[in-house]
This record gives sequence, C-alpha cells and structure tokens, in this order.
Amino acid sequence: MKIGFIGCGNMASAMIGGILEKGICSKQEIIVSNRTVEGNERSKKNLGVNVTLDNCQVVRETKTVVLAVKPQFYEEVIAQVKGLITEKHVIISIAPGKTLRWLEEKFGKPVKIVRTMPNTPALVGEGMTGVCANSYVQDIEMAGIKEILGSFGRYEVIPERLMDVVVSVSGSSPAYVFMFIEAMADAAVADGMPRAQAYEFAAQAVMGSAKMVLETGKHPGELKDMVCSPGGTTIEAVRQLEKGGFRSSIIEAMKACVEVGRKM
Ligand SMILES: NC(=O)C1=CN([C@@H]2O[C@H](COP(=O)(O)OP(=O)(O)OC[C@H]3O[C@@H](n4cnc5c(N)ncnc54)[C@H](OP(=O)(O)O)[C@@H]3O)[C@@H](O)[C@H]2O)C=CC1
Ligand SMILES: O=C(O)[C@@H]1CCC=N1
Repeated sequence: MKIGFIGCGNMASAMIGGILEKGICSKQEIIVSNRTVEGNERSKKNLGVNVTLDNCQVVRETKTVVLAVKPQFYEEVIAQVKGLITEKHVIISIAPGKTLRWLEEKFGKPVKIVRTMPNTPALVGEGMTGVCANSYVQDIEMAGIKEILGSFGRYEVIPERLMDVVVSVSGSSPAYVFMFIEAMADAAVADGMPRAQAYEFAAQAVMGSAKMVLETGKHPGELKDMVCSPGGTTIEAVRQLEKGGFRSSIIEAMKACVEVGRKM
C-alpha cells in the first residue's frame, strides 16, 4: 500500500479521486477505513479502493496516513493508532484548528506530521491546498507529499499561522461559491432560463472569471471594470450588490469562519 486514509468521507474521497485520476497510485495501493460497514461499501463502490473497519490496519499497511475524520474524532483516532506509528510514517492532517503542536502532543512522541488544508475541488483536479510540516519531516518525504497534493490541484507551502486563513479562503470557500452559483441560477430561472442551462452558464462564468484572475495577473477590480460599460447593465447589478452589502457580507462570513477554526 502507498497511501492510507483513516476516514473516507467527502474530503478523502475528493483527494483519492484526484490521486487515482493522475495515476499517483493505483486503487490497489490505497486503503481506507470508515466507522461503519455502510461507509466501507460507499468507498468500495465509488472509489474501488481497499477498505477496512480497523484504523490500525491502515497504519500497519501504509507509511503515508491521512487523518480524514472530523476534527472532534482526531483525539480518539490518534489514541487508537499512535502505538503503531514508527519513524517511517508520515501523518497528514486535513483538519482545521488542529495545530502541529496539538498533534505532536496527542501522539506523545516524535512523529512526522504534515498539516494541510485541502478543498473538495480536488475531486476534479482543481483543489487548492495549504501545507506546512513539523521539523521531523525530511525534504525527500515532503517532496513525496507535494507530489500527492499536486495530483489533485495546486498547493502552497505556508507558515502555520496562516492555516486558519486558508480554511476560510479555500477550504470552506467552495461552499460560498456554490451558493453564489445557485443564487445566480435561481435568478436566471426566475427570468425564464431552464435550470440545467442556468447552472452551466453560471458555473462557466465563475470558472472563466477565476481563470482570468489566475492567468492575467490583473487586479480583480480592473477585471470588474472591464465588464462595466458606462450606463450599462453590469454597473447597475454592481450598484445593487453594494447596496446589499455583498462584499462586506463575504468579509464578515470569512472572519467568522476563521474564528471557528481557531477555536477547534
Ligand atoms: N469537506 C470539506 O470540504 C473539507 C473537509 N476537511 C476536513 O476533512 C475531514 C473530514 O471531513 P469530511 O470528509 O467532510 O467528513 P465526512 O463526514 O464526509 O467523512 C468523515 C469520515 O470519517 C469516518 N469516520 C468517522 N469516525 C471514524 C473513526 N473513528 N474511524 C474511522 N473513520 C471514521 C466516517 O465513516 P462513516 O461514513 O462510516 O461514518 C466518514 O468516512 C475533517 O477534519 C474536515 O474538517 C478539510 C477541508 C475541506
Ligand atoms: O466545514 C469544515 O469545518 C471543513 C473545513 C473546511 C471545509 N470544511
């Protein structure tokens, strides 16, 4: 086995989808554990990987282990497996709020830990992951981890103090973007467009706009100005969005997101 996942819900499945798509590992080289038989059946059916109900088996059979359970289960899972962790293992955390220091304390011995914050667009190879590691992780091991993270999108090594910000700006933000797309589609439907078509138009507009930010290097404000014709349709929409506190609402939501992560 090359990679193990303890917990295989939404986020682990998205990561595995990307890893398999890029051929970093074959299905036979991945083992996942779930809490329930139903969870294992889901992982087997959707991903075709090896499954177990025994978290310790994941640690025994792999050297790269992703902790992909909810943050509230981290302590319990670490307590189960820590006796099996050797100097050859690298543990990858994907939980918000769980610092390298907290994780080291729970393992209670020197353990190689990489802290990441991925996002679900990993499923289609367009993830964004923030990553940092503790001092036990060697460069060659980090290179292997980067290869895994790069298989499902972009990644950036960041100082750990920024990890809570990464949660809000890319970990959680797909949810806000999906809400934005849904709202745009609702408006298009209200004005007579069939719903499936409305999702396609809205989603492609969001994807193209994101690509322009990433590929032109232009300021988002400049790109916005390029759409706003004097006396035109767009500036009227922009006026209404400002009236509704569009930007402020996003900023406040993200500040709340960061605060919740910090307290986890
Ligand atoms: N969803 C997202 O967009 C993102 C999530 N994350 C982080 O990823 C982690 C997982 O989140 P997500 O995938 O959304 O959660 P899900 O609820 O979708 O999945 C949780 C998984 O953990 C399994 N599980 C629960 N308890 C145990 C246990 N004791 N031993 C083994 N497996 C267990 C569940 O199994 P079963 O189904 O059988 O109950 C399930 O497969 C969290 O820490 C989250 O904060 C990070 C970035 C983005
Ligand atoms: O909502 C959550 O807590 C997780 C972390 C980032 C995305 N989902």
